[in-house]
Amino acid sequence: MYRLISATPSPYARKVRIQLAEKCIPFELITEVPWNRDTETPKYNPLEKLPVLICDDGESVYESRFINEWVEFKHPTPALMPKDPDAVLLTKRFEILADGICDACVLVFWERARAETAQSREWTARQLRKAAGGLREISRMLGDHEYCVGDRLTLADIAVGSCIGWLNVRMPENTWREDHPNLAALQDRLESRPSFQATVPYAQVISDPVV
Ligand SMILES: N[C@@H](CCC(=O)N[C@@H](CS(=O)(=O)O)C(=O)NCC(=O)O)C(=O)O
Repeated sequence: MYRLISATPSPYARKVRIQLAEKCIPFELITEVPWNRDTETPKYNPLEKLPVLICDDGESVYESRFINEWVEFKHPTPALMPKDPDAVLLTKRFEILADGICDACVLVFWERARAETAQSREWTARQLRKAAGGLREISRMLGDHEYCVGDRLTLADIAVGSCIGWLNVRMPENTWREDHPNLAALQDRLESRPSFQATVPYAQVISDPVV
């Protein structure tokens, strides 16, 4: 059985958890705090980041977009990546934007973890500008469609849903729901799916110093 190293708030890990659930692939969830000294993550990923999917033969797969692609190759049904090349490229564009928003907001999270006097307002503003720009572009691309790509759930919806669901946890002050009603409607549809209901993110306790 697969094992998945995950963390309770992780939007990246949630993408894999949702994908495995949508495909009814059983796995053992290993919940970690990758910054704590007792983390197992570095044993399976030299980059020391989760999620990591660990196979029965010991092979470890890391980097969430790669894990998603790997799972699509190994377990193609139900397909969460379209067949049409242009639709595949559009799906990947949504994934890149969603992950990029998370990346920028993770940097803000850690900047805010520093002493007030050590925080850079310019750096934080730059990351928030990237997140706002990414959300604006995702909203523009989604328009009034039911799904991000085509007429069914894909990895694009899973990436966007995991990203904006994480914003609720890590940046509750973010006004993305008011700014982008079409994203709010997409999120409400996605969060009604059992795969999303089973993977709602929540904050973790980081006991060891990080910054
Ligand atoms: N690009 C990576 C990002 C993964 C990532 O940043 N994971 C965090 C945990 S979380 O932010 O997803 O909760 C991590 O392991 N960080 C540890 C570290 O950066 O050393 C992916 O998509 O898998």
